[in-house]
Amino acid sequence: MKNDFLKKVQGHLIVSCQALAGEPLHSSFIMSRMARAAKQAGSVAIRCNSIVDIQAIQDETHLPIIGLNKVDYDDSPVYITPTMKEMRAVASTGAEVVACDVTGQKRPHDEKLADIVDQMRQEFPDTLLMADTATIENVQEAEQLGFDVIGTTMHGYTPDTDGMNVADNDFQYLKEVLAATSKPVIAEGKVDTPEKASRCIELGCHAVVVGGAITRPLEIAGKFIKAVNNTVKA
Ligand SMILES: CC(=O)N[C@H](C=O)[C@@H](O)[C@H](O)[C@H](O)COP(=O)(O)O
Repeated sequence: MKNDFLKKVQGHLIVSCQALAGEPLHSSFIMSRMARAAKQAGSVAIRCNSIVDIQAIQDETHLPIIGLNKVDYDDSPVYITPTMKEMRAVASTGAEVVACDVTGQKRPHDEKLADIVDQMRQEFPDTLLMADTATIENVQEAEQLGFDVIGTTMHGYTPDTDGMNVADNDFQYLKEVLAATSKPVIAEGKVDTPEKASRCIELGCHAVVVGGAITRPLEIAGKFIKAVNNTVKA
């Protein structure tokens, strides 16, 4: 039986707490405190990257987790939980959901997504699988492969969708995703204001993930600095 993550997050905000190596807040301790702040504010779940961050955030918050493991391989552009090895490691933390790339691009070692899904179902039958998609074709593939939840995470981050934004034209792309699938949709990627997050729920998303606009101070401060520096004094 699958876990009750979907019931817990329905209609709610999920905060993504991530800082890669090279980012100012790269630290499992700091991410666990970010997650504590998110929980205090009312976040019902946390999305996070890497085994150590997942464990630190579980210990700190006891909230349901969408876990992923970003790893770069030389032979593939896919980096969000790209192979069975990372899928297994994330699921082994007890994360309720494992998220992985579903962009139709070649995976490392030519692993096939269908094989990964089959293997995950055998080894972790109560773990949900979230598809981080970029296009409607990806959404259809995810549904066909039996993913439990569809994310818009990669829209704007693949060669086909470079520069696109899920919020453009009052979330036109998100509306198309919702029309293309009967699976629960989690809006994710560049949702950077409370109004946009609210609109995702209004349009019919199951939940919405917000990351950088809450947990990446470099990004947040940069917006303020740019606005102030571009201001001409009256
Ligand atoms: C494309 C990619 O690698 N996205 C990652 C996926 O987990 C994260 O870096 C994002 O922060 C996350 O998707 C939330 O999005 P935003 O930070 O824009 O609210």
